[in-house]
This record gives sequence, structure tokens and C-alpha cells, in this order.
Amino acid sequence: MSKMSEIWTGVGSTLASIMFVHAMIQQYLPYRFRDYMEKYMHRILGFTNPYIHIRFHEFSGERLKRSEAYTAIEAYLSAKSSKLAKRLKAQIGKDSKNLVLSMDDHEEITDEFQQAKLWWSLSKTTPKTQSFSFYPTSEEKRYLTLKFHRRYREIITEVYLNQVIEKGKAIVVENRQRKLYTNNPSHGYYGYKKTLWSHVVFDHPATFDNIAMDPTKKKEIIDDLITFSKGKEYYAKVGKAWKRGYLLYGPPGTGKSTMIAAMANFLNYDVYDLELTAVKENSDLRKLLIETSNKSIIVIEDIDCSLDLTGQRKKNKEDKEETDPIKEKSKEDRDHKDSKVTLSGLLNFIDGLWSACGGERLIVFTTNYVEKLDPALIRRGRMDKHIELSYCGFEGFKILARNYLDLDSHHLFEPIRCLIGETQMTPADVAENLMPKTINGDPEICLKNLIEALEKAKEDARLKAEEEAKEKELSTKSGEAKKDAEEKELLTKSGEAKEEEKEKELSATSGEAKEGDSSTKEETEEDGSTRLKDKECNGV
Ligand SMILES: Nc1ncnc2c1ncn2[C@@H]1O[C@H](COP(=O)(O)OP(=O)(O)OP(=O)(O)O)[C@@H](O)[C@H]1O
Repeated sequence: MSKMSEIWTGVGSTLASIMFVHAMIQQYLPYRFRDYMEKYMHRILGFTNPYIHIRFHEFSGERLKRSEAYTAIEAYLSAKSSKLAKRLKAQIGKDSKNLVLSMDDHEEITDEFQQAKLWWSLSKTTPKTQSFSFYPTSEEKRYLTLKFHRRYREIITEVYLNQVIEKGKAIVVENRQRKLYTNNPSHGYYGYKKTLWSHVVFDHPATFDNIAMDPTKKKEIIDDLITFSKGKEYYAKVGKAWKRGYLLYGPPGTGKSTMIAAMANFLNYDVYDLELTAVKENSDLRKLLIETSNKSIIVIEDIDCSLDLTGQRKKNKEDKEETDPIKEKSKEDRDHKDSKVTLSGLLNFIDGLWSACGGERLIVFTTNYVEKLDPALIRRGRMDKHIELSYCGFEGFKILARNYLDLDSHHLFEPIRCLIGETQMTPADVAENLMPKTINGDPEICLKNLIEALEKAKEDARLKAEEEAKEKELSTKSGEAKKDAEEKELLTKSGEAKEEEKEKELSATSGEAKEGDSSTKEETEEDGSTRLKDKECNGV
């Protein structure tokens, strides 16, 4: 018993001495010397230690991007961690339904592969000088370490790791909780240790089934998206970055935002809603791009009024102030932020060298005024597919009737078919009219509401057309009157001119006659010496 306590005492004092020496070295030895010591310690241990260590850092490069390998390994280990690790981290899983568990910092779990035993551990380093902060520090650097016996080197590096990454990637896709991101302002008080994007869970119910548009057009878009998402090899073969640009244009309320949500749901992509006016300069745009993940849609809504990219912003503003002053006011407020993003910066963002890092990205612009955009911005190759979203047709109405009223046919469909072809009503307005105003509302009432609204829209359009025709007539008449007056004036002027000419002519001929009498006069003017003689001839 006393021997045991002696041993323990010995172990305790040895440990204390080691810790003391370690603390002394940390405190007083210059860091360069410490580095040398560490280096040689590792070398000495390398001769005796039969284990190999591989590190996987969470962030690659200058913390630019989360390492894909790290993410995949983390996902691979998460199933094992929940069974084996003693300390776990919990995160909310897909659709906010379940918890995803993974091992906590400084935990270690084991794995086996073809009789080889492996150890995975999660560690982190904190910065040497840590300042006090109210914010969670983002300076911690995490890394996973794999340890295995050197006799398994080949099998682990050539087979096991590839399998881990492949399985991990599949788990990431499966567990992916899709997100809707928005960029934080590059200026202002958020500058300290901020992340570039903030996100919420993306949970939009729009799908291609419930979007109201022409079925042929819809199929064309779906086919295009499928071709894109399966086109990794093709894009590599033709030497193009794996990305595609979509330009969605059309009047407000025709479903541009709804289309983006449907695309994201269809492809299972994240959405990055990029607010250009919050980006200070072109270099910030590049950083934002690097921070986006693969399998994502980067959206710039209302591109025509985001920035002075069209060279016509002033004009746009004037145009729109007439139509929607409230909306325009808030846009104007945004414009007041001093963003220096330029058209060339944005073009670089879309298809410069940096746009090729990562892959499987869609870039979507929306606008209500396609004709006002700079052609360079929307040329094919940048915006590969131009999609017009327009007023609701009968096919679109049928989809909305199915969505909102569970109706595939009704005797009121026929009058609606006629009316909808004669009016310009957006799907948003049609949907609003179809929405039952009470729970379990009668679908017939909703259809009648729509008919009423369509008739009103038709009447309004007729009145407007009449008014416009009148205005046109008036302006033509006033134009004609003006023209008449101008012509008259011209005539009068030309008459006067003619008269003047005649008078001139007359005076010229009478002058000539006089000149005939004194033909020698000209000569006298040319030659002063003859003048006297002439005068004499005329008896002066
Ligand atoms: N094509 C459509 N199919 C189904 N619903 C639609 C469609 N278009 C509009 N809606 C309905 O109208 C609402 C407004 O549509 P959305 O915001 O997509 O229009 P938008 O074209 O993006 O408008 P804005 O140009 O003003 O941003 C949506 O919530 C949706 O319910």
C-alpha cells in the first residue's frame, strides 16, 4: 500500500516538474528557439513513433473557404461520433426536424478499415494574443487529425480516405439544410469580425408544379436546369466554368421571385440574395463570391435599380417615381449608401477568373425593365437564358385554380378563358382574386370574383386606350396646326425674300443703266490719274 502511494507521489512530482519546465519554456524561451525545439522533438519522436498523423484544417488558404474535405470528414464521422464520443456538439438538422450530433473539441473516436485501427480527433488552436470581445471569436482554428500505424499507410491514403470523402459528401447532400443568405453591409458598424453572409433556413413552398406559366416554357426551363446540373463533365470538356446565368424579366407580380424559389427547390440549391447597394466596392464583391457554396443560386433582384450599372439610372428613377413613389423612395434611400461597385466589377463577378472557383452555380438577375439594362451585362454567355415572365394566360390560370381552389374544370372556366385572353392581369392579381376570403369558401364565388376583376380590368384598359387615342389625336392635331403655322411662316418669309430679291434686281438694273453713262467712272476709281480727265470729259 505504502509502495503504491510512493509510486503515485513519484508520478505526481514528475508530472509537476514536466509542467513547470513546460511553463518556463513557454514563458521565457524566445519563440524561435521554441520552434527549433519542437522541430527536433518531432524528428526524434518520428524515429521511435510508428504512427502517422494527417491533419485536415477547417479552413483552407487565408480562411477564405471552408475546406470541402473537412466538411465531408465531419459528416462521415458524425454517425460514429453519436455512438462513440463522450462529448458531442448538436446542430439542428434538415427541415429543422432532427438533431445532428458531432464530436466536440478535443474528443477522439476510433474507426476500423480492413483490420487497420484508426483514430480521429478534433482539436483547435486559439490565437496567442487574445483580446477581450463581446462577440464570439472567429479566430479559433479547428482541425481533424487522423492517426494510424505506418504499416497501413498505402491502404489508408489510397483507399480509405477516398471512401471517407465520398461517403461524407453524400451525407452532406442528404442532410443539407438549405439556406437563404443575404450579404451583410460592407460598411457601417458590422465591420468587426463579421461574416460576409447571414442566413436563415430556406423554406419556400414554390415548385414548378404550382408556378403559373405556359407548360411548354416551363418544360424548357426544367430541361435546361437538369442539363446544367448534370453537366459537370461537359463544362470541363468545353473549358467553361460550371455556372449559368438566367435573366428573369417581366412586369411586377409575374412570378420572378417565385421562379427563383422553384428553381432552388427543384435543384436543391442554397440561395444567396445579393444586395448590391450594401457592397462597398468591387473587391468586396469578389470576397462575397468566394464565400458562396457550390450548388447555389446567386440572385440580384431588380438589377436595373440596384446601382448605376445601366448608365441610365437617373432616367429610370424619373420613370419609376411616376409609377410607384413609395417603392422608389426606399430604393432611393438605399442608393444613398456610397457603393462604388461598377459595371465592370459586376461583369468580373459574373464571369471573371474568380467566378470559376467552385462550381454548380446559377446567377440570376431579375428586372422589370429589361430594355434599360446595359447590353454587355445581359449578353449570352453572361446571362445565358433570358426568360420572360408575363401576364397570366389561360394555362397559367388553370394551374392557379388547381393550387388555390382544387379545381381542374368548372363551367366558369370558359368565360374566364375568353376574358383572360383580352386582359393583362398578372398571376399575382389572379391568385389574389382566387384566394377564398373565408375558410372553406365557395370556389364558385372566387371564380365570380375573378370574372368581375377581369371585366373591370378590361373596361379600365378600354378607357385607358380611348384616353390615349384622344391624347394622340389632340397631339396630332396640335402638331398639324403647328406645322401649318410653320409652313405659313416659311411661305411668308420666302415671299418677303422674293420681293427683296426683286427689288434688289430692279435697283441693280437701274444701277447698270447709270453705270453705262459713266463707264469710265470705274476706271477713274482704279486709276486716280484718269479721274480728272473723266471729270473733264463730263464737263464737271
Ligand atoms: N407565375 C406565378 N405562379 C404562381 N404564383 C405567382 C406567379 N406570379 C406571381 N405569383 C404570386 O404572386 C406573388 C408575387 O409574385 P413574385 O414576388 O414572384 O413576383 P415578381 O415578378 O418577383 O414581382 P416584383 O417584380 O415586384 O418583385 C407571389 O407570392 C405568388 O404567390
